[in-house]
Amino acid sequence: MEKKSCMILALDVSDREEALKIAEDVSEFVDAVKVGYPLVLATGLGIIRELSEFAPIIADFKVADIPNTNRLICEQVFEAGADAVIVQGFTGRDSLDACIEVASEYGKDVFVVSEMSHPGGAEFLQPVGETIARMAAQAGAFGLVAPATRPERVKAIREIIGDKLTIISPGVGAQGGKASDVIAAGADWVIVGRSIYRADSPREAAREIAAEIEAGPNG
Ligand SMILES: O=C1C[C@H](C(=O)O)N([C@@H]2O[C@H](COP(=O)(O)O)[C@@H](O)[C@H]2O)C(=O)N1
Repeated sequence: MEKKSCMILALDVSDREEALKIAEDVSEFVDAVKVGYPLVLATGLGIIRELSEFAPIIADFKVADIPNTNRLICEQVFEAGADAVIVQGFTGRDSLDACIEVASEYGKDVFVVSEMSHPGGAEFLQPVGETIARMAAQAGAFGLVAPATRPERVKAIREIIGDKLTIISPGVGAQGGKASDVIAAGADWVIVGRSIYRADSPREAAREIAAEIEAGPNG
């Protein structure tokens, strides 16, 4: 994933035509598109390959099962054309290893959720987020998901992993996080969904957020 805008579009729409149009319209301002259950359950797995025309695709399936099932899921994800997959880390090292083994077979990447951005993310995941981050680094994951709603957590996790892992950070805009703040805190990319795809002009919204990132937190 080439770092240009430091922004990933979370394309959580449920209509194929709308998804393809938004992806095309904002492709100039995003470095990747994250596709999750809302779009795939509505349109089918084929949307991944269709969208890959516009940008690298991160499949956000929060993979969280036993090792064998994780392997089977990741095989389908990469066969469908995804460039990366998001998996949960709380299921433990063996389940994570299974995902990373498949990814390495396909030459693709694994992002591990260390902590989540919503209020409930502080209940069970945040207390173990740093442990999960360390495990992900030891297991050879490509990157982590860490909350843009809590830049101080991103900073703490970055201090633990150094530059070894890439950090992608959701929670910008609709959840209250500020893109330039979390990039300054140590995230490599921000993930932005509703602030872009619900905008009257998704392209203009993406351009504005990319400009904010470019200008920095005091810009
Ligand atoms: O902790 C996490 C994990 C998860 C993820 O990125 O893995 N996300 C996803 O990031 C996007 C934010 O969308 P919007 O709020 O900009 O519309 C959605 O697709 C969420 O499912 C989070 O929001 N927080």
